[in-house]
Amino acid sequence: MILDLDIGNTLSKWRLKDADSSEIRSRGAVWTREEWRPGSDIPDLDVVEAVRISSVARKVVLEETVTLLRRRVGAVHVARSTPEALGVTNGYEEPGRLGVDRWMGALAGYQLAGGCCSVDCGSAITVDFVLPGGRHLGGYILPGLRLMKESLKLGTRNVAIDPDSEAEELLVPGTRTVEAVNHGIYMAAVSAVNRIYSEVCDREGVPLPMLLTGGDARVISRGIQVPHAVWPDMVYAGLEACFPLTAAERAGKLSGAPGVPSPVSLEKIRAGLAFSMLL
Ligand SMILES: Nc1ncnc2c1ncn2[C@@H]1O[C@H](COP(=O)(O)OP(=O)(O)O)[C@@H](O)[C@H]1O
Ligand SMILES: CC(C)(COP(=O)(O)O)[C@@H](O)C(=O)NCCC(=O)O
Ligand SMILES: [K+]
Repeated sequence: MILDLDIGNTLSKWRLKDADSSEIRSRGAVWTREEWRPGSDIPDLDVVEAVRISSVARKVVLEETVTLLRRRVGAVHVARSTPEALGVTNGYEEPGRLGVDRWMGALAGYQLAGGCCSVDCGSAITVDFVLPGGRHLGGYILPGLRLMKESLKLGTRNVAIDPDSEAEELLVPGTRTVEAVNHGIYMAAVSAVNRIYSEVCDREGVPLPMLLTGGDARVISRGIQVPHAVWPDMVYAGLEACFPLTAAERAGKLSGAPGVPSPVSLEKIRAGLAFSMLL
């Protein structure tokens, strides 16, 4: 079995993948922490022959995790942001400083779709762009839904947006504090992603397929106006592409990959931007 870990600032996600069949056997998530309990937080390590890790948590979390795993598992692969990988050139002035989850998402998106806009809706919402040809432009970082809500300190933190809410319900004026806050932060997040996408496609002169991942991807997706796909395993797919271990991975098959959304025309994107400026 292969153990894949995607350690975010809030949640540490894991999944177990069968090295022979490439099937996902189980998955889970725990709050990000320094100490793991194999057999309860993560699967029993006796069945694990290799581990792949993407981590953006504090340094000590990764260090402790790697120390534990190296004692028990033969191969431990830790992803890093590099100046270039798999045909993509990292747009950061200091490539190593780009969050490795963003780098994994951008690499996976490029493998799947060629040029792309990859959006990760977690503790932070990040929006990254890779042009056809592989130039990563850099991107945008804004607080995620939960962080935005907590920053208001209005006592609404424990009332989360229902992930099944429809965008129409979330975009109307709230008539209670919880609702006003939830609708406000939702509007902030989806307007930002919609606008960022249009501005960058306009600037670069190319409509790009958009891919969404992260804990809030499903709910954010409902407020996104352009064609896009939700890809829950996008960060894991970056790990698969960087460290292919199974026959399917070596053949370039990324697990859980959605169909590539066809972007609308550049003319439409530009017309939408022009319209929003007139208002
Ligand atoms: N069951 C859940 N538990 C915690 N957070 C959740 C849950 N469902 C959705 N979320 C949202 O997902 C975010 C965490 O998403 P995730 O992509 O795992 O973030 P990160 O990678 O930063 O840890 C939370 O900030 C919250 O807004
Ligand atoms: C921006 C992030 C905090 C997002 O992390 P997440 O929401 O997935 O926990 C992470 O990618 C990170 O720590 N990045 C380093 C800074 C940068 O990318 O510029
Ligand atoms: K994120």
